[in-house]
Amino acid sequence: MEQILAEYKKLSIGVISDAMDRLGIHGACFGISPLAQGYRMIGRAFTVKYLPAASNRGTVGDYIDDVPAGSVIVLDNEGRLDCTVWGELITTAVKRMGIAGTVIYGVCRDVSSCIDLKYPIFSRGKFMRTGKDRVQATDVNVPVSIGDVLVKPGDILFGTDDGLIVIPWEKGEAILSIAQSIAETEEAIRQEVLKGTPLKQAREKYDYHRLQSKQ
Ligand SMILES: O=C([O-])CC(=O)C(=O)O
Ligand SMILES: [Mg+2]
Repeated sequence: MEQILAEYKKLSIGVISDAMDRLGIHGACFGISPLAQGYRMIGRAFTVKYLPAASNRGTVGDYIDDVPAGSVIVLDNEGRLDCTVWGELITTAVKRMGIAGTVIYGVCRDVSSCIDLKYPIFSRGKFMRTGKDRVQATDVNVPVSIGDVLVKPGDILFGTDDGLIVIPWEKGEAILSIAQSIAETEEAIRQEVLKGTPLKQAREKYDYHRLQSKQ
């Protein structure tokens, strides 16, 4: 398991996306961005489903002690932009636990402190109003969504400067081997271009325009 994550981490997220296009698997999370540049976050999903608070006065972060080290916490707050499900105090706690990062289909607050702590967070944005009393966590480790992307517990989350992708665990090896072959092809094109071969010719030689196409 560690090995496959390490292999993915060597690749650019773009070639992973191309490999998933080739296999017809949707995992690119449109509209989700890193809070800061420079993160290369990878880990397996620990999911939390949030709904608006009703009779049960909600809070944020009560599941934290159950998250295994190395996980990426995935918070599905149904895309809400008007209240948080994450902030600096939770970040301080998970940093000590060795959690790999957090993905929020929604927003977080205490952004400067979270960035200072160098903890990878990917979200729809930021806003200061708390989710306490506004949301309730209804389930952990159930399938959730990040927009139109399904995330199952244990799926691989990979996030970089280019955004976030969800790699279904059961397809992890198949996607990896195609992504590695695309990366090798791109490297061959890069070497041609560095030698002075025109880009058009180098791309044609290695069939660049079809690397991501369904075969
Ligand atoms: O209420 C929240 O969003 C959580 C929060 O500020 C923190 O963990 O510091
Ligand atoms: Mg706070």
